[in-house]
Amino acid sequence: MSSAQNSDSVSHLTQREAAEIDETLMGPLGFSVDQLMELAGLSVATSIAEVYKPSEYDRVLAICGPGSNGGDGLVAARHLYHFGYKPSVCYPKRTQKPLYTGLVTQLESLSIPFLSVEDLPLDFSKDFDIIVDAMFGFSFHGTPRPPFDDLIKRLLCLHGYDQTRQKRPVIVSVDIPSGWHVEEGDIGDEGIKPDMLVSLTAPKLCAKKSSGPHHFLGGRFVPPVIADKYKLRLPPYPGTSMCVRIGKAPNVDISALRENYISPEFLEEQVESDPINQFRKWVDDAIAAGLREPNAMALSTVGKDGKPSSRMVLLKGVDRGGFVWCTNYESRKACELCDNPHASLLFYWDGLNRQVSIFLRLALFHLSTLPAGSLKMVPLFSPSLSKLESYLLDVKNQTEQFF
Ligand SMILES: NC(=O)C1=CN([C@@H]2O[C@H](COP(=O)(O)OP(=O)(O)OC[C@H]3O[C@@H](n4cnc5c(N)ncnc54)[C@H](O)[C@@H]3O)[C@@H](O)[C@H]2O)[C@@H](O)CC1
Ligand SMILES: [K+]
Repeated sequence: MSSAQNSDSVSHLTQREAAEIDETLMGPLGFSVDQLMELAGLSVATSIAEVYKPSEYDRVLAICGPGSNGGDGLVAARHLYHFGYKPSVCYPKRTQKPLYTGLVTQLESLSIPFLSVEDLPLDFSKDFDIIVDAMFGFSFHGTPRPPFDDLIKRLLCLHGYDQTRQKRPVIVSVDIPSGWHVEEGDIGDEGIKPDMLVSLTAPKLCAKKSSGPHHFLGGRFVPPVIADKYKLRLPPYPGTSMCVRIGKAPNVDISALRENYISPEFLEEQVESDPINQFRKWVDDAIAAGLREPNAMALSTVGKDGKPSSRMVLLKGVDRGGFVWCTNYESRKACELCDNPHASLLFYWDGLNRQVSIFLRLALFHLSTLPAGSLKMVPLFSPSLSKLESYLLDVKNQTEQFF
């Protein structure tokens, strides 16, 4: 996902403008509230998935308020479920309109737990990885009334963990950090400090005061007529994405980057006796899993000077005789292989948590049988290698004519 422009160069709406746009969309422009809420909630879920992977942050609590902001939270919870998260929902002031009762039924049909305020732990830190704050959006006024005042206080307590360096759930606020003034922001600096703010349609003025590491825009439905009327400067959404980052991604401590790999057990007795068969099986798995370019491999060669170099190339074929790939015979890799026929291949299939490393020698004796521009490499475990060794000695002086 690409990063968007600086947050200062993006338009911010007043409370009145936000309400006006809402009315125009759902009046003369023919949208229904269900439609907009579905797209808004999907944007929230995809923004979360951009930053917080379910492998590490799967326990989500969506706290939903009585209005459309709460509806966005209910929709987001459903999408997060389908993305592989385990959401729970706290929806203490339910709205008895078919749109909202329908959203509740959809979540119940997925066995998503609904927790009352009394059921919730006083300290959210042990039970949840992500709190979706969908209590209030741009129609919020005054100070929060019960039970939301207490829920906001529990979110505030989480900031205490920042000093202790204990892990705490991240807070994702939908459109407005709940309790903040829609235009003035966090008056008195006493409100919640979301780690991620997902602005919908366009950021509201309070978003200028949000200093969390992640600010996203969602609600990819603003027609040009609205953008022109309000002179909106909004970042373009990349590709088919439902969200776009506003401002820069935070600097990340590289040493702290670590995925928890969870894979099915792989026992020795499950390994094919023929390594080529095993390799082909894993290629088939990578293709079936829909991974991008499952035939991409890092090819490492070492030149005359003893210095290694690596690059990604595409595997064009594999059989008992070896691995085939294409190259310009005058390329650096081809020249290095001419000087030193040893190489290694590395396949990495992210998503399956698998990698295969193969050590090979260039098989010049296959050149005449291959399509122009191809090279074949024989794995070092291959029985044909001894034949190759003697052949290589024979052709030692002929290599110039091949490259
Ligand atoms: N184009 C748009 O404008 C869109 C707006 N959407 C969402 O709709 C939101 C606005 O929704 P609504 O206008 O329904 O309003 P909100 O969801 O912002 O909240 C209004 C509800 O909160 C209550 N409330 C207000 N102040 C309170 C206080 N101090 N204490 C306790 N309760 C209080 C009100 O009685 C009302 O029930 C946006 O922020 C956004 O999340 C999206 O669903 C879709 C697109
Ligand atoms: K909110």
